[in-house]
Amino acid sequence: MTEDTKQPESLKILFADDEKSLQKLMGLELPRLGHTVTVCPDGVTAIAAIEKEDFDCLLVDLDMPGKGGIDVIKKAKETRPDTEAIILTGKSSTESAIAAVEFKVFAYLTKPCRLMELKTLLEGVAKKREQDRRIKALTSRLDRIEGKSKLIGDSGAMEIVNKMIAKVAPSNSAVLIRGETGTGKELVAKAIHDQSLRHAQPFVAVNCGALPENLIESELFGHRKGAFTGAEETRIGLFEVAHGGSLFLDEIGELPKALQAKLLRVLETGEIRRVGENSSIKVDVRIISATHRHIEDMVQDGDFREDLMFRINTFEIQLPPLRERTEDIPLLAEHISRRFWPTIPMTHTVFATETIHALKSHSWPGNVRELANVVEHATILCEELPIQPQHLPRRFSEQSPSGGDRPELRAVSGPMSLRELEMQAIHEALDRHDGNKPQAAEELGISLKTLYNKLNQATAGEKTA
Ligand SMILES: Nc1ncnc2c1ncn2[C@@H]1O[C@H](COP(=O)(O)OP(=O)(O)OP(=O)(O)O)[C@@H](O)[C@H]1O
Repeated sequence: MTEDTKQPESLKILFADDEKSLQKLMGLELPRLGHTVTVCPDGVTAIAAIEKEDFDCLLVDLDMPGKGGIDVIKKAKETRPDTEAIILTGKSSTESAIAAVEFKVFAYLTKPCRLMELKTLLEGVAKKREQDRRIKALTSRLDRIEGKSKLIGDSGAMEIVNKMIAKVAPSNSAVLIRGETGTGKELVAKAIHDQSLRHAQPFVAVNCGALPENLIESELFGHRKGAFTGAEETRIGLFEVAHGGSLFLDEIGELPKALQAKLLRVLETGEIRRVGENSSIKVDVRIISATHRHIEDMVQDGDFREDLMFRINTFEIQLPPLRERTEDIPLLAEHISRRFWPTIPMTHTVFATETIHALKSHSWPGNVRELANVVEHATILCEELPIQPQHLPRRFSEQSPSGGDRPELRAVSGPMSLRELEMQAIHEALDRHDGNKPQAAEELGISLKTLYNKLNQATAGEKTA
């Protein structure tokens, strides 16, 4: 059955209204629309019904003797917050509008309501429930793929990081996370959010370096329809999406100067203004930022606003590079390998001792992200555990015996895959530019977005090497 021809989901509806004619009508018509219905003559009966069983959707009159529609909705949301509610009302009132916001009421219908209108609304409820379920399924899939925000590593350095996360998470303070590329800055940001009181609200991540300059403002603050060429619809920005939760501003050092001023204003007033809009909207968002740049130097050079630096940097967490905590490599490598092989029993040895030795001797300019790519490469090549050094990418067998550093491009003797050459060139460019991705991308002649994609993707070249 295609999306279009699919029957809408049958809903379990509670209908409560003191009008006898409506009770009779709904008792007949709602089952005809494919739903099951419990009809209640007043709010008290409706609350008693909710105490006995769960409903997908409430269809309640606002004014009923004894307990009104809002009491019924309140009761249902206490036990099952995902219950949808439609309010029936003689006339739209301030009371119903407030309830609509407070209890996230799906809609309110003004009496006398037309059956067609109700049918469409109930289809909307069914569709929303299906979308919510899909989002939940996707979120749990994503959690499985990415792992929760669990930071692996029991080195002294990571212990300090974990303690700092636990301390700062419950506050609302702005946090600045510093560290080289791939050290886990986003994971730390997510851990702060997950351990905060905002954990049930959205965590929204935006990479300030990967967005074209002309789009950042509308991406962050939204825009009004027609605000600029191409703005065909009014769109909310990421600040509004993150309302109640946390906004992670990755690579904040890449934010253009004009946007720095606008961001500062938002952080000071707690209000955003969509592009092309005259009025402001209040938002409640905790800011977590990250950078691999030395922001103080940028301030000195006039590239970053000092006032913004102080604003985003109430609390600072410095992430150590992987080469400074090589004792974490065995745990990390094993943890990452289980992302690809979730069924390996915990008792199995995944990496041979020599493989761990080779991994520990590497300098890891791409840090944990590079390690994840290497482990993925090995899990593809290895047919029988444990993973041996020959399952690692070629650059590991070509390392000089004395050191763990990557060989210079010119020094490589054996053949390398195009992908390996490409990754090596990327890492070397990043090294030369002190981890600065925009500069590395410029030197390599690729867009910043492409650079991010290449760093993030498990590569086809490595998979087939
Ligand atoms: N301590 C850790 N434990 C488990 N996984 C980690 C850890 N640190 C990093 N990772 C993994 O390494 C990868 C890169 O991490 P992340 O994206 O958080 O790094 P980043 O510092 O934000 O990188 P960039 O500066 O390039 O944005 C992710 O797959 C992440 O899950």
